[in-house]
Amino acid sequence: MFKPPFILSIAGGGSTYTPGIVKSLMVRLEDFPLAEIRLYDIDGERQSVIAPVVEKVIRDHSQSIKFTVTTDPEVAFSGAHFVFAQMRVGQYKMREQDEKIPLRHGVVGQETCGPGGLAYGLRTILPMVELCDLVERYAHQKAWIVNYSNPAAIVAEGVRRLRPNARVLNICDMPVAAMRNMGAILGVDRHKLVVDYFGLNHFGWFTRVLVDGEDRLPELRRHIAQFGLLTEDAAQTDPQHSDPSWVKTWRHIKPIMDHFPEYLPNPYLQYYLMPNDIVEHQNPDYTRANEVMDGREKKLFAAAAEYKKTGILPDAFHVGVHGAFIVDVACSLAFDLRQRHLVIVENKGAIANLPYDAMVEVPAYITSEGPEPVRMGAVPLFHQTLLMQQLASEQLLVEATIEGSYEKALQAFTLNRTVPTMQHAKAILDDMIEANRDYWPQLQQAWKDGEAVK
Ligand SMILES: NC(=O)c1ccc[n+]([C@@H]2O[C@H](COP(=O)([O-])OP(=O)(O)OC[C@H]3O[C@@H](n4cnc5c(N)ncnc54)[C@H](O)[C@@H]3O)[C@@H](O)[C@H]2O)c1
Ligand SMILES: O=P(O)(O)OC[C@H]1O[C@H](O[C@H]2[C@H](O)[C@@H](O)[C@@H](O)O[C@@H]2CO)[C@H](O)[C@@H](O)[C@@H]1O
Ligand SMILES: [Mn+2]
Repeated sequence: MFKPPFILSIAGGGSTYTPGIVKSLMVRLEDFPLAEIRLYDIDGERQSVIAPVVEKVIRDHSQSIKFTVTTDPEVAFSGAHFVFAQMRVGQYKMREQDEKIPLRHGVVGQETCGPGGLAYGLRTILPMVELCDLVERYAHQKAWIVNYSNPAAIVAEGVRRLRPNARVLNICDMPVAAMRNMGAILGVDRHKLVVDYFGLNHFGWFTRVLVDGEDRLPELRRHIAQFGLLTEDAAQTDPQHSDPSWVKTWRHIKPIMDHFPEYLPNPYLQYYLMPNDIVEHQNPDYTRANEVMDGREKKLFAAAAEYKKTGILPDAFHVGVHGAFIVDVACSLAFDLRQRHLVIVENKGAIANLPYDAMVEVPAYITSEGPEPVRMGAVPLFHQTLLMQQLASEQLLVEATIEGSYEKALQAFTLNRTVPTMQHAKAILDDMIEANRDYWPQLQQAWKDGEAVK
């Protein structure tokens, strides 16, 4: 392995999460020493708004760390040891389409779940593969990409198929956020929780929550039966989670566990298990993308403008589990700490009754050569069946992207639990093809009017 201090590049440097992640890096400099931070984005203008805020965060902690802002991949990745990826291909304007198009057809409109997630996947797989190639070309031979770019399940499967040897670790902060709330309910720091969990990204269940060897899930069940997975101080722990949509999401753990109390679900299961309820309460003219643009993005951009004008940076971004988690994972990769974290990995038998090569989310020990998944055993038929259907939907979407197949895209949409009929699937897919014409690969039909297309 390489020795610190490290060169770290952030792909998607213009992200609203960049200042928070860099702040998390700054408070952990002793654990994860840095020589240079580089921001890389294909949208130089957006990145140039965020960059001065990031530079201020760095300079408040260190005068010696070199700071580079670029749209040139060679500058961004040459000799880099770590790349944190957080690209939103198509930005918020396409997230808005992902959410609003399905809703127009009475189907869940969500960033990573249902048709919206599939559409986002079709946009992101190839740019993510391109990122892997750029890192392979320019970065240190042993560099790690730690990837947050969504939809993480589909991105992970796409990269597994197209670049099986890439050193990419796909992660999600949702289980960690759930553990933060569990810790708050139990009155225990989240780092003290040791959990068992099985599933796919944004589609899984906690089966045990150990504190000093004792399973505290029974206590959590009692709390959830009253309040969901929400704590009174949720707003203080993470201001974003005081947004109405997040409060509702944490509350929805209750109805799910009222029906299936054994395991504690990932909050994203609300979209698959109670889609009608979700659609009924979603405003088709104002979705989460609008909430984020009017909230997180606006606040950060306003702070950047204020800082430029006055030299004073208002409190405008949140440093929470999102930044802390990626730094924890990077430390474990860098120093072979073998810490146990929930990550997205190739199954290889960890979930005994799911395919060997499925990209699953389970606990794993993070070594300098990557994750070593922990065996979760065989899962019950109910969960296995839900998982297999979701896995098939996501795998068909990846195949549709690779082969440019309209039929496989339609199968992916039809198989998704959020989509009631094949007619809904086709209507949504056709609208999405139109909306994504600048982003998606061409999808060719193998059959038209009952005839095979030559
Ligand atoms: N895995 C997780 O649990 C998790 C958690 C939070 C956010 N995310 C993801 O992090 C990403 C950033 O979220 P955000 O809300 O800050 O979005 P954002 O739009 O503010 O930032 C994303 C940035 O990525 C850039 N980008 C797009 N395509 C690119 C490419 N090919 N190369 C380099 N940069 C590119 C955009 O120009 C933009 O500046 C999204 O993919 C989001 O879904 C994931
Ligand atoms: O709607 P957004 O853009 O606010 O969030 C979408 C992301 O939600 C999850 O991440 C949360 C995380 O759970 C929470 O603790 C905190 O850090 O905020 C994050 C953003 O709200 C989810 O895991 C991501 O995949 C989504 O992109
Ligand atoms: Mn996630």
